[in-house]
Amino acid sequence: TTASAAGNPYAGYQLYKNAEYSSEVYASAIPSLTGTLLAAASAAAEVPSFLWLDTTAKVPLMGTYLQSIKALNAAGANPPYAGQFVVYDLPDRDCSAAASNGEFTIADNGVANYFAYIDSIRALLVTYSDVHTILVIEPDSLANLITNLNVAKCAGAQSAYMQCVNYALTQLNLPNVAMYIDAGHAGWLGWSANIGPAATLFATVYKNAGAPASLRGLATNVANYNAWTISPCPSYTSGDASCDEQLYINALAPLLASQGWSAHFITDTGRNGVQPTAQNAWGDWCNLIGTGFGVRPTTNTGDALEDAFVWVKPGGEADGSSNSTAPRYDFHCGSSDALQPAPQAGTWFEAYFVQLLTNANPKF
Ligand SMILES: O=[N+]([O-])c1ccc(O[C@@H]2O[C@H](CO)[C@@H](O[C@@H]3O[C@H](CO)[C@@H](O[C@@H]4O[C@H](CO)[C@@H](O)[C@H](O)[C@H]4O)[C@H](O)[C@H]3O)[C@H](O)[C@H]2O)cc1
Ligand SMILES: [Mg+2]
Repeated sequence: TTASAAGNPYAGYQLYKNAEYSSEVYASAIPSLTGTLLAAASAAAEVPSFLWLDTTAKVPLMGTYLQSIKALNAAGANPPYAGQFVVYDLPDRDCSAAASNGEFTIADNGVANYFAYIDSIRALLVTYSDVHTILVIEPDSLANLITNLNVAKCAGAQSAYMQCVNYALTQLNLPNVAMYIDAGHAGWLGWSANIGPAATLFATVYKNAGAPASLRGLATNVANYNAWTISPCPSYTSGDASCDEQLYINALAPLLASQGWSAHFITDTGRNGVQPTAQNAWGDWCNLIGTGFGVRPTTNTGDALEDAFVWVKPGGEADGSSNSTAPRYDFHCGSSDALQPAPQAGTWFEAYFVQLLTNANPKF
């Protein structure tokens, strides 16, 4: 069950649902819903999304999932199940924002702690070497090194990010694993000023890691809201030739190929069902109002570069608190296009889940 760069790691598998997400839906949403929304919520709970390993405390849960998948496959699941996880615990994480700052700091032994975190993930992937596993590596990390080195925290984190991402790519390069590094999104790195430097950084990361067989490509639009395809380009995208994710990956891929990386892509469609969006500005990323669940996970993408549409950000988990006196408050979460009041990043945001259900496209 190699998930190497040889082929689409999504082909021939069915995706294991994120049991933690569905338990959130059943515990927090289902009891308060009736009629069509109740039915929709029950359906949304079954759509496979990625489990975010956003603390070391979450890593054992990955083991539980891998064990369950192993059992289902041993019992004859056909096609066999695959697991999906996000590696997300860099020291000085989310360096240009406040909402998703993590448990490790560079100043407090963060790189060593991160290495131990990666080691614990590798151990599980070795234990469950027969379970096909797809990993998204460190959302927002490399993208911040392209556009935000003017932010002191990002400049200070640059070498640690490079060192830690390299460690993740080399240590998680295993026969049962396929990895996608995060590539931000069309509205972040698609700009003509950004896409060249982004391609160079991504190709450098690929080569620095020794062109790992498990490194299949890049993930785009993680925790964001962009269309896969949209025409005409919405006004908030003006100036960016890559106004949607398909244009972005088709602009990025040849730049990577010319630097020796024949990369493929996945795109997060978990919250992009409503287009154009209600963004005041394209950079508004926090708990955006008016969004809906998008296309369900599928390999039927219509583009040879695009392995799959996937749900990386579990819809209904917040992007950040709107309470300006709370820890990790980021002003984007107090924006007029951000749904409020919102809880801390990663915690259940019931009103947002109902918004996504109501606006789902395709409908449940
Ligand atoms: O007219 N022009 O030619 C021109 C050229 C360049 C322009 O500048 C570009 O403008 C873009 C905005 O349009 C900026 O993109 C935003 O950058 C933010 C980080 O700084 C991202 O925020 C992250 O979002 C993540 C979820 O996606 C969160 O998880 C994470 O916590 C959060 O930090 C936004 O998504 C992303 O949309 C670019 O940097 C900037 O370079 C502008 C005009
Ligand atoms: Mg975030």
